[in-house]
Amino acid sequence: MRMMMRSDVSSLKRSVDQGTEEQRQAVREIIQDVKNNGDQAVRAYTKRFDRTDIENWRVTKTELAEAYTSIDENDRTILVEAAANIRNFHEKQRTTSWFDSNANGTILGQKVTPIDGAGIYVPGGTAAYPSSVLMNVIPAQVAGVKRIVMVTPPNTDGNIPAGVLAAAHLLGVEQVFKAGGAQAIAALAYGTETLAPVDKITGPGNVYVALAKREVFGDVDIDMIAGPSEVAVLADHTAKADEVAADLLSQAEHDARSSSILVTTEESLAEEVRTAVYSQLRTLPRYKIAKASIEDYGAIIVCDTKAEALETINEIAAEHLEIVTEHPFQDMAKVKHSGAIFLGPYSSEPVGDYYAGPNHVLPTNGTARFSSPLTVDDFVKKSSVISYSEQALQQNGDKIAQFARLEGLEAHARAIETRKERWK
Ligand SMILES: NC(=O)c1ccc[n+]([C@@H]2O[C@H](COP(=O)([O-])OP(=O)(O)OC[C@H]3O[C@@H](n4cnc5c(N)ncnc54)[C@H](O)[C@@H]3O)[C@@H](O)[C@H]2O)c1
Ligand SMILES: N[C@H](CO)Cc1c[nH]c[nH+]1
Ligand SMILES: [Zn+2]
Repeated sequence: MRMMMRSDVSSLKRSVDQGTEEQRQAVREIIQDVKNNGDQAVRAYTKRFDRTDIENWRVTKTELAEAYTSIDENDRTILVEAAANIRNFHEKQRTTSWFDSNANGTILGQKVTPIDGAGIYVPGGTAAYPSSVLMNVIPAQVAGVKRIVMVTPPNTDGNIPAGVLAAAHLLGVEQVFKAGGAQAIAALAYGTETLAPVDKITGPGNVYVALAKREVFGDVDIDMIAGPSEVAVLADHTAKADEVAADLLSQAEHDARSSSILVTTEESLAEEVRTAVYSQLRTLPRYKIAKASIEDYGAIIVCDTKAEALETINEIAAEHLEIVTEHPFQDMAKVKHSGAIFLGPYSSEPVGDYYAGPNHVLPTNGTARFSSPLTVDDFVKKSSVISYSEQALQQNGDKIAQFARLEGLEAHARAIETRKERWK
């Protein structure tokens, strides 16, 4: 874990993974093949990359129900409670249509309509993510999306982890398909014999998933290109080194490219956290992943002043920011960029990953400078509504026609002026 000067912070800047030319080409070929050959192509790629041959890739209702009853009763209770918290939070994000009328009878407004079909990618690989099922499906449901399709890669035995299926069953998701990577994204975007295409694809995944989402964007919408997890902790003398170290490691265990950064003004805390990170590392089951991540992307930055520390935090623009200081709310006021901000010693990052309610699909790689967490708004679109009255057109028609002629668009001007016949 590198000890860094504030001046070195630019070396921590990350960018969205563009993949290699070879990977981009492979993804384009997979997408084209799925477009041409549908289910058969998906099956072939699942056999090749997930090393399992699946005849019927749609998960049955019985499989979903059995997964739900097969998991531990306490696990079920936790899923139910977390889902309720996440739903409550997202209910507050709901936007409604509005219409405004003025004295001359004009009505202007904004009509909010859910998208028809949402495709949710749930990553597979070394970890299973029932929490990502909740975080993607619930905002879509709150938005009013009628058709939600979930895809996730199967294990080599052809099954999907029970926790993932249980979460889908709890939320009433009926269309679940066993496929991952670019082939799953292509199937969602363009459809196959058994999977009707969706309008928007959300959810994180590896580089093949990210490249495929980028490739299909435009034909369908996507949420964002989410990279490996990141946490930055701003801590002062009130923070406990063991707790800070544990929080840094909580994201390091996701991926060998996850990043965990401590920013502080306290040199002694910096040393203590570094020691605690290495002593806790050894006890983790995902030791190798966490160690690689800490070695390559972990950093401790000691700043001279609180103002400098806050500037550093804004430069990093981390996916998750913990503020463990004497006055966390005051410090938060100076934070401009972060996907999610966790305040005080009890708001450890995993509180947000699983349970508190806000979404854990968040902007990574510094994109918090211009983008936001996944929200209900991601699953709706807005139509502008214009109803001009006769009086309004009489008052403003000439000005509109004049504006059209300013652009040299005569047909536009005449479309307005032809209405003058009505009040002649
Ligand atoms: N930001 C978040 O909220 C969040 C949450 C959970 C996971 N993640 C990230 O999701 C990622 C999960 O990655 P993963 O690989 O474990 O699972 P994944 O589901 O993203 O990818 C698995 C798929 O990759 C494809 N693939 C593998 N090798 C390939 C190859 N050589 N050519 C073409 N396709 C290939 C296969 O089709 C396979 O099904 C991690 O990077 C993790 O950090 C992010
Ligand atoms: N921290 C991850 C990205 O925000 C989400 C997650 C899922 N499970 C545990 N953590
Ligand atoms: Zn996490």
